[in-house]
Amino acid sequence: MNAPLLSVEAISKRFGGLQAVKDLSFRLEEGEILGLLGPNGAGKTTAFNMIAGFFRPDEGRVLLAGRNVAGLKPWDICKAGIGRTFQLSKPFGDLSVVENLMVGGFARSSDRRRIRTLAEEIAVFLGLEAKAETEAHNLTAFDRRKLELGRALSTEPRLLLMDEVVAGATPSEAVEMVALVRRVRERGVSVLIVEHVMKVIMALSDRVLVMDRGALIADGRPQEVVTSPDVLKAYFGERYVVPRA
Ligand SMILES: Nc1ncnc2c1ncn2[C@@H]1O[C@H](COP(=O)(O)OP(=O)(O)OP(=O)(O)O)[C@@H](O)[C@H]1O
Repeated sequence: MNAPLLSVEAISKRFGGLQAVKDLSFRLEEGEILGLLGPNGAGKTTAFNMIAGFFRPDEGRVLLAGRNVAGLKPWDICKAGIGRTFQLSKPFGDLSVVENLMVGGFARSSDRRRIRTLAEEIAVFLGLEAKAETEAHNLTAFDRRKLELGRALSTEPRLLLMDEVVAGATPSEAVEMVALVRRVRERGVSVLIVEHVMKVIMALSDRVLVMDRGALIADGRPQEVVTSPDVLKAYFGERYVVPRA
């Protein structure tokens, strides 16, 4: 049997006296969209940062298609095939949309023509072709968010880690972003997505993980997970009574 695309094996991270992530294990199969939920401070971003190489796990392994990438630098993890978006999109303001989309291409190639062709294709994919030559600082907040996604795609990842892609978006923008993430998967890129907006997670995810206080408390189909008593307790506290169906 093939190794899963991503296998996270018992990773932990401590900041001083605080155990931010404890013994976290899960798998993500090729082609999957996996949602990661959890209340504030649950350890989601820390887990992301360990997978993407921004933090070295204190313990555990992160296997990408069977290869341990834990502890590699972010640049090398990107080259291995894991891309990420950030909550705050920070494009190069003075560069055009296409130029921003070219930057990541140099992770894979030094062929400027090839990189430009890919950047132009991604601009079309994002629906930003009419703004291809617009400087990024002149984009709307939502277009900047799409550009952030495109910049991650320009590194040609096998797996994309996405952090709160609809934060600050209007309802119609959120619908557009959900459609865009589905099309990311159609490009052959698997997705791990942290998102607070439940509707987005429910619409997108094949499977949902829930973290609370650094640990995984649920892993299953979206509908099962959001009605699980452990998950409801983590979000609403001990006194929450699960409503009858
Ligand atoms: N660099 C750091 N130094 C010290 N403590 C940190 C650091 N990063 C995160 N923490 C702490 O680790 C815990 C987990 O934080 P993390 O940001 O991973 O949670 P989260 O689930 O992403 O939360 P949110 O939904 O609010 O973004 C929190 O208590 C946080 O204060």
